[in-house]
Amino acid sequence: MSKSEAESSSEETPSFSVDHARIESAVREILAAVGENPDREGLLETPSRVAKMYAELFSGLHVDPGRHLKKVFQETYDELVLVRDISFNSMCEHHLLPFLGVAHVGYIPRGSVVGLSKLARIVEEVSRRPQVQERMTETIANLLEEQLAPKGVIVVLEAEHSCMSIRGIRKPGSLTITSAVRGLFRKNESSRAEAMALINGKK
Ligand SMILES: Nc1nc2c(ncn2[C@@H]2O[C@H](COP(=O)(O)OP(=O)(O)OP(=O)(O)O)[C@@H](O)[C@H]2O)c(=O)[nH]1
Ligand SMILES: [Zn+2]
Repeated sequence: MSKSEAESSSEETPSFSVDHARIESAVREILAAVGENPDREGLLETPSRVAKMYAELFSGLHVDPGRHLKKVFQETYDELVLVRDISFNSMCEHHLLPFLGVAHVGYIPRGSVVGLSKLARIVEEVSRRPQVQERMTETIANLLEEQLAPKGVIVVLEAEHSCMSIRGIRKPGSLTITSAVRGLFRKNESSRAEAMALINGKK
């Protein structure tokens, strides 16, 4: 594979390598701090499992999701394209607990369209970072706007935050909904209403 092919590959190797040993020693510390014995049999492999888990859950910190939107197809279609119910799980940066839900990603093309799977790929990659839901929503909208220069972008995320379900206020089932709209969807109420109706039409 040539250098340029490698650079454009969807499977590019991240330049940053997660420090597994550091996570492992931190996890041992946490176990000791809560009064557990990190050397008991059941916990022996836990630090290395957690290190691998964090490397996976935070893998989106070290890649550029915008690369998935570089390959476009010239099309004259200039109506709404919407992929809804893209499942994701991300990590709340306040408690390092997951928030899980679905993303709905729509745009109105301006002369070119992108492969539908790429919309799910950017959701997937952006989700793999510690963050708040608002920023995740904006990040996805900004990527589409910057890479495709479309006529409009709409991104809606619906998620349950486990930091609100299993601890603290303990309200399982509560849903947080965030949206980011750009271009036509921001200016034109009927375009926004059409997209929202399609997003909500499933219920
Ligand atoms: N805006 C926003 N808040 C979030 C998100 N994820 C978690 N939070 C909130 O972050 C806040 C952190 O509040 P703090 O008062 O600093 O921390 P805390 O004492 O653990 O808060 P409680 O959850 O109320 O017990 C909480 O209200 C969480 O519900 C998110 O994606 N967006
Ligand atoms: Zn939280």
